[in-house]
Amino acid sequence: MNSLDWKALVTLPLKKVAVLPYAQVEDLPKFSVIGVIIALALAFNYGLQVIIYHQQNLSLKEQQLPPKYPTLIPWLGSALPFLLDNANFLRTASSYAGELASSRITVAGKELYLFQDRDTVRRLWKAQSLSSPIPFYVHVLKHFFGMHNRALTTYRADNSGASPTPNNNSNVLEKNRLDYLTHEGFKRAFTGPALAPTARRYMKDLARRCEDLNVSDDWTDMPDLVQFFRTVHGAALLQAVFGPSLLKINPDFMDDAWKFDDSIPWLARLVPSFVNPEPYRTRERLRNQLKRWYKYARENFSDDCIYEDGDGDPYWGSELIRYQQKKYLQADNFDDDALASADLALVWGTVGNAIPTTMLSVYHVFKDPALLKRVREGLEADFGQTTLLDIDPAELIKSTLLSSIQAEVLRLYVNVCVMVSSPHADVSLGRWWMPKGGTALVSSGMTHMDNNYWNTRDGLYPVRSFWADRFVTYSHDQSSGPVQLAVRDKRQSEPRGKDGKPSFSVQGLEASWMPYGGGNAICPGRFLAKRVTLFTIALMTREFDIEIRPHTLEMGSWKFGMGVEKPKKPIAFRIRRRK
Ligand code: HEM
Repeated sequence: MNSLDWKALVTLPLKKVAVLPYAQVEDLPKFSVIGVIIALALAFNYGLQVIIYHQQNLSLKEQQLPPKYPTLIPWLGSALPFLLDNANFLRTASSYAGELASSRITVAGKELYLFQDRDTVRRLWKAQSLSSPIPFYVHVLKHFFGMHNRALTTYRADNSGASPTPNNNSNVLEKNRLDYLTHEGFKRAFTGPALAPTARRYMKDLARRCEDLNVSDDWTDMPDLVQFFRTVHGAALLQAVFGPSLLKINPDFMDDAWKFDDSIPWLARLVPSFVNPEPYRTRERLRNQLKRWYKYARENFSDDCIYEDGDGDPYWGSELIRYQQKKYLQADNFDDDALASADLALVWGTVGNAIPTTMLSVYHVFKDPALLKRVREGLEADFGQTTLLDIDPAELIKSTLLSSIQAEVLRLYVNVCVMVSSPHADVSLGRWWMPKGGTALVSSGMTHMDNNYWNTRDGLYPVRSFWADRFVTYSHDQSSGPVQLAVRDKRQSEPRGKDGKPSFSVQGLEASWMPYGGGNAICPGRFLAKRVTLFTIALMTREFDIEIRPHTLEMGSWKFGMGVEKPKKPIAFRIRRRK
């Protein structure tokens, strides 16, 4: 096209445009003119999208695609705010007229459904056709945990689903059904017969580590509660799943695991190693330590080392790890290198959220002397002089007050974005639907802070504050319980404590309280997490006095919806053994 043609096509119509009344369009360089045209086209397109967005939100028709969230730049869509200001962006894109809502966003050419309104989320968790978003798993295994491409091709090819019976049309070999094999292992380990022995191993090891602490009945100053829990409680939990050998032959493993946890936001943002090499170095160190451990465990393990509990052993640590060694290494393209990435993911899943939420539960108990007194008196009433290790975790988790404290900490601090997809069928969600192949994201952080939902005792305990009793229901007090009276689900029966005692329940809150995600892919470690937190509160309050030094707790905001944020500043405290 020559320059004359350009003028004919581009500049002449622009002369009539009112926004440039005084501009001599011919005088402008060609690129400016093209720029103006593009800007106007984008602005027009944006305006149109805004109108349609409002129309769709106000429409009462059922079974619609969720409204498309307006964006200025077509392919890029909301990529920049999504990556750079994730929490705020999600909050804006999934609310409408002050209420949680659902929408559709575009991020670098990929369409994502954001489901946040309670009715839709409730239906979403029940949808049977939803399955693991394999492309998302592949992304995470590659970019967070460094799995090599050969093993990822086996993952990508797995269209057989997570159920024991493979999906119709799938001809993936049994040994390559990674989705199913992975979930089956987790289910057995954390929700089946291995739950009790794993919880017991945590209790025993934590008690031993606390016994060994260099703390007397005189006060000892400590610089940071986070660091204290990471070192002592983190190691106990890791050891409950992975056994003592991993830490014995790799004394820096725990430290590196927490450095890795701090690095996750960099990896999530795909910041390359030449910009920030440290996350990649830490990850490599951890993967190498895992491979060294495999070698050691293979040389030393035999079946007769398995503990009496039928699950643990001193080398591999648990049936889950022995199972993964067998199953993963049979799959095509898997080797120790790939396995080390899968195990790193499990290390992170095991301690990454359970330890910070346990620390925060203990923190809130010790910070409030009246609450500490109630916790100690409650434990005394329930277990009297029973020694700590004789406490049955299945009984401990029935404690209403302790359960409420943990649930409230999870509500207040856990911010996770859960991904689900439906590769084989459309999903009907009442007002909205998600077409086959769609991927959806649900964020816990937003529903956890919904001012219109949680009971605040008329503003006395705002949603952004910790209230130990938020999840406690007193049968004689209509205004108690986690949910505001006006929005309670009338079909849901109120939890009732025995003999008029207060009670705890999260039944009916699935679409609002979701620290563990929901539906088929809900966190398999949630039962273990509750045992870990409640036992730790029991141990710390029985054995120690802790005084938190005056400070203001401020959490970071960098973790990108991947769990609990780290406090911005160290939490100094002093500790002594109780006489
Ligand atoms: C307070 C503590 C915890 C929180 C808030 C938490 C949260 C979550 C969330 C949100 C997911 C993703 C669910 C989804 O994609 O729908 C998840 C997955 C997972 N969690 Fe947890 N978790 C916790 C503790 C644990 C513990 C203690 C373990 C293991 C001992 C564990 C093991 C896992 C595993 C293996 C997965 C992956 C499951 C899968 O791929 O299907 N979690 N967790």
